[in-house]
Amino acid sequence: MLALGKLLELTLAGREPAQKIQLTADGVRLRWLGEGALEVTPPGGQDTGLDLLLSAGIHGNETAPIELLDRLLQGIARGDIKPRARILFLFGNPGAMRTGDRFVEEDLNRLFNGRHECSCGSEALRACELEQLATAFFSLAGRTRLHYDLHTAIRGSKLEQFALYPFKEGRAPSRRELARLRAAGMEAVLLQSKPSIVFSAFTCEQLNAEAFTLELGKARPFGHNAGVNVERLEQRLKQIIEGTEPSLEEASLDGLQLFSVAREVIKHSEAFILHLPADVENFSELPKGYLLAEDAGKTRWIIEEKGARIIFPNPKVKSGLRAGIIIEPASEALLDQSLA
Ligand SMILES: O=C(O)CCC(=O)N[C@@H](CCC(=O)O)C(=O)O
Ligand SMILES: [Zn+2]
Repeated sequence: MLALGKLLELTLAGREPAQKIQLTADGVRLRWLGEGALEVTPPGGQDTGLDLLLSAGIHGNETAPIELLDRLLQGIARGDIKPRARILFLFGNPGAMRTGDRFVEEDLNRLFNGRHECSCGSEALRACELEQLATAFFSLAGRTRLHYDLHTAIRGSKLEQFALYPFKEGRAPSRRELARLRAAGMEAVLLQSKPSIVFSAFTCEQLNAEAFTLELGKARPFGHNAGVNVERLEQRLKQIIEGTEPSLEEASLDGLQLFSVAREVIKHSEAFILHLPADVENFSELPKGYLLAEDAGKTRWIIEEKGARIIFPNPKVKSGLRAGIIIEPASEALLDQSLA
């Protein structure tokens, strides 16, 4: 296998490859772009016109998605997977991946869309670098742009695999993309309702990519991901990469639950208290009238929405950041119905 296929190994060791460009026997070009970053270019004449950005390790302890990208890249470097799309593989936070932590100094996934300019640590520099890599990758005109930013969650989840679909002014969520996600095993999609500072929101808002954060299960250390079943996603990604994906014309949304954001719970001070047991799972229902959280200045978060559920509850985040999202069921009528 080509040495550049071992991007994960190189990244974890903090090593630079001796050769920055390598070609497979079929003429697929692998190009190392910097720490944790590798571009794949199919041979001339094979390219279907898709630019696919696959990122993982934005949170260093979320290892199942990192292992998934490692398998795909090794498959390409061995010649087993024959790409017909341009691909950018990104391991987001190498420092945190090496220590097995969510982040080193601050949460990388709260530093995009320019937010890194207000900060100066290693993650702020990395967010700026990732924005530049993604911008250069998605700079070719007339191509289809798709980004999956792969994560696993801190808690268990009643719906194990789900996507978060960034908000973009003037654009209705694409039914076609949701059908593709359903076929890839996602059980739910959360439609965001305002701009955000996460990586997928950057590529969606600034670079016009169809972009998603995908949550694939519970975060565990390297080598302990037998409980995270990514088979359907892996299979679909191979098909997307090789240009052999079954038509999405007939694809259905059956079984895919849609949610929208009712409210984001923002922690304002160290007095913030979340009234949820530590083992409450994502998508747990919250009854009307339930006192979810309290903060300084007599702020109280009381559930008013019918069918409300909670995701990503985390009272330990820094003040000013999201400490949970209250979500509610959404209707298919919100979607752009076109399958083109
Ligand atoms: O389990 C948790 O509390 C967080 C899991 C995670 O890292 N989720 C992403 C979601 C990004 C998005 O909103 O699209 C994050 O919080 O960064
Ligand atoms: Zn994450």
